[in-house]
Amino acid sequence: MKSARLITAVAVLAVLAGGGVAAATRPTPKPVARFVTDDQGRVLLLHGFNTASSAKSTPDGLPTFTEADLDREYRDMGTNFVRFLIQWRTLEPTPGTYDTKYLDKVAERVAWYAKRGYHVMLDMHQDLWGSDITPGRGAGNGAPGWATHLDGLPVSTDQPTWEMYYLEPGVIRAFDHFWNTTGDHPELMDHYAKAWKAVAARFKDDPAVIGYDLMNEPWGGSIQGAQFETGPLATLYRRSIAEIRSVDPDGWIFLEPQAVGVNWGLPSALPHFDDPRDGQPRIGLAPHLYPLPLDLGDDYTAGSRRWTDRTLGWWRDNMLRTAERVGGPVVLGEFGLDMSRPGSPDLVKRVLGLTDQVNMGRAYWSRDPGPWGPYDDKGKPGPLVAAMARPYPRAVGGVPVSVTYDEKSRALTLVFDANQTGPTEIYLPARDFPNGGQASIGEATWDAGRRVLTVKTKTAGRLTLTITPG
Ligand SMILES: CN(C)c1ccc(C(=O)NC[C@H]2N[C@H](CO)[C@@H](O)[C@@H]2O)cc1
Repeated sequence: MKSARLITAVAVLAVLAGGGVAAATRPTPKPVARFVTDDQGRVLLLHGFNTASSAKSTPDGLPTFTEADLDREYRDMGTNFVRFLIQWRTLEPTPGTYDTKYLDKVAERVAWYAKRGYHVMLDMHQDLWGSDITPGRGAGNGAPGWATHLDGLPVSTDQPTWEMYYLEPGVIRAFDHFWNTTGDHPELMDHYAKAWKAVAARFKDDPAVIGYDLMNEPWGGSIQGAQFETGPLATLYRRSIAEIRSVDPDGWIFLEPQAVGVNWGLPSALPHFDDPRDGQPRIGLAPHLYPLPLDLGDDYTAGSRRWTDRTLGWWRDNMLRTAERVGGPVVLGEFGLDMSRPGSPDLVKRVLGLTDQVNMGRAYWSRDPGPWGPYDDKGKPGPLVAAMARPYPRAVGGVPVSVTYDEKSRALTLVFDANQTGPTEIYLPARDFPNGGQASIGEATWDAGRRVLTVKTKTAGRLTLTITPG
């Protein structure tokens, strides 16, 4: 019965998304054409985690995550990227004042990543507006109390699932005030944009911080869909871009489409945003991916697997189309599921292969211990560790065209347009590459400590580099 309901729901989604006829008749979008680059100009391909949901529950708004945890993460999975959660309520405890001690503590953790060659995207995280009004998402999450106006409308405490709190009258009113839909609190979006200015002023010269993810999973309250994304959400993004650029001319600014519908594969109406910086724009897209069949509680098996795969194709094509409009790279900010369920490791590998193919960065949700994470609450590794311990190019001396990993032959193939910006670095996990790797072209050196194969190529132009076990 559940599967029948599920398939009906996804069939409806197919009609809504045009996933049937429309997608088949629309031109296939081009892969990502713009990239985050390092100080040599090499393209960075980002592979990592969200760290961490626990930041929503701690008094100091920081994840319960240690430097030793990061060492283990690298040792086990070779990641190079983190979507690091920060909280508006902790950053701006009273209107216009910023907690510099909090920023110091964030900077301390960013330094852990910097020391290990990681790249950091700071995520201003909210779920359900803020922990002053919604239970179960931790005490330190989202908007500050002074920015929360319910007008006496209720927020129940007994919703059966956490996402249903988004429909509570008080939560919708809080968002409606923030988006100035009510017209009563035009100051709130400006506070948020200036909070970003404070963050950017602090991290603009930090080489590990590649940029800023402006708002986690935006919810329009009474305004939804294209009206929301082209209306108040675009207004917030434009104001935040202006404030960030007033102090940081170079940090990447990542924009999320609305979560509802788009997380599942529906199109986004997010418009283009001008970047006032000198030189090429640095505005990217940071969508999330949670396929509807799995969101509805089914496993990545049988019929739900086939439907999920279809929705993954819609999501890919719709996000590439949106990225063409936004004009920048795509970093998949979140994907994840209960790894104890049948089929889950296959879904993770499917998403990793999809993002490889179209040059998207990705951050798994999340690094927290537990059934969704890489380790359980006693630190025992689960199936996610093997799935995330995947060979990938960390940095490319050219413009990537595609990355493909064949698990059977253990061959990683990178097609790229070499441009002499520097050598290409490939992470090789111990399981499939116990003795490192060999390169089909160029001159390769193996760093056994970091498990990185560095390949120097002398020619420019389209190259195919295949790495196989040494
Ligand atoms: C109704 N709305 C607005 C809604 C519903 C469901 C999600 C969601 O599942 N999100 C997926 C994951 N992302 C957050 C953290 O960003 C996690 O708590 C969710 O599991 C988001 C929004």
